[in-house]
Amino acid sequence: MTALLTINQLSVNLQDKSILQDLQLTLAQGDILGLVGPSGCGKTTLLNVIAGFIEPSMGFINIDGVDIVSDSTFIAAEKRHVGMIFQDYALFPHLTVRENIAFGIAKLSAEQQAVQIDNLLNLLKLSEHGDKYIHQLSGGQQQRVAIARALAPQPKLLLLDEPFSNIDARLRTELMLEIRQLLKQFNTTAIFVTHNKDEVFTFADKMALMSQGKLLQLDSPAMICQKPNSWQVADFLQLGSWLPCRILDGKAHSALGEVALPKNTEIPQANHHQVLIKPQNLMLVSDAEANAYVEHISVTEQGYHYHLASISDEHDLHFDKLSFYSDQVLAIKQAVAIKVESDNLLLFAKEDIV
Ligand SMILES: Nc1ncnc2c1ncn2[C@@H]1O[C@H](COP(=O)(O)OP(=O)(O)OP(=O)(O)O)[C@@H](O)[C@H]1O
Repeated sequence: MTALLTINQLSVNLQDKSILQDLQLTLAQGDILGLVGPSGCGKTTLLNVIAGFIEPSMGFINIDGVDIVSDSTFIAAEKRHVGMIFQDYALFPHLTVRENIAFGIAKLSAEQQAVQIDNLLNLLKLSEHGDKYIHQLSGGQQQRVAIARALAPQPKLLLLDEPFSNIDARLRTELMLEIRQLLKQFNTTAIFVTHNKDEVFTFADKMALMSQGKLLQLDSPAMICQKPNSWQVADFLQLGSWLPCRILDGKAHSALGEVALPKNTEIPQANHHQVLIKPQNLMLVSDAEANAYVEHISVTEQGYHYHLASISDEHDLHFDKLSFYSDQVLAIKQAVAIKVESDNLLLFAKEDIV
């Protein structure tokens, strides 16, 4: 499969501050990438660099075989064939829906414009709204106009910065699936920024996780959730909670007893280690000595959600936010005996959570 987008060794400094560092990324034609990461990690900056609004201090960007950024090249934003949809859509309030969509295809004849606009209005279920002004539309309809306007010039790459954050939660999934289908129909390659990992599952084929200007992992969302490559990835995606452990003779000892690790588990070089525990890995046992107590309780669709803290006074094994769901009613401070029920746990180095 040929790459539609290739980014290599991309670094960005803004006002003497390093914002992106040595980033590499490749997308095939038609890939939809969900870009996630903590606030301020550089997601919007990356979109702006790809779109051509920010000049990187170093690096290479190639779109569909054309170098748009290299040592000797910097192609201007309007010549990159990249469409961008901003969080607030940035639609023109003084223009109608049709006029907004026509904005990027002014070079076409009036007839060609009309055909293309009719086609997009039809695909985006906006046919009845072509002559309306933006303020006469709902948030979801405005979102569709923004998509239509961005798609009209047939960009090679579409960038969307938190496109769904202003949409009513009930409509969001429906709209995301509709737009995904549309992008697939056009075979458009797209990168969208979100704070919501569930949106990545609904909308994207791939997920990239950034932290502090670096790309930590890029893969299918399922693979990242199955095999996060660092504790930062697992922690940001809230894939479970953390059980500190001590590694002795290849075995993990925790405040809940010995924990089985899969055969051939690599032990990361670190002073301290921790195991990623999914709530379903924990079981209440009735005939054992208490090893934890209930620190916090909330009620959720999956039953009571408890945060458990360790009873052990061994400092390096202490935990206080082990997530556990149960239908059983427990009281705050109640002591419980908990067992780890899995032989397929992931082991990570333990660092301060940033
Ligand atoms: N023009 C600028 N000059 C200097 N620093 C900037 C500029 N634009 C962004 N930054 C800084 O770059 C860093 C990354 O910002 P960016 O907006 O790319 O992050 P983000 O991951 O999109 O954040 P959020 O999720 O909160 O939108 C932040 O520390 C921000 O303060």
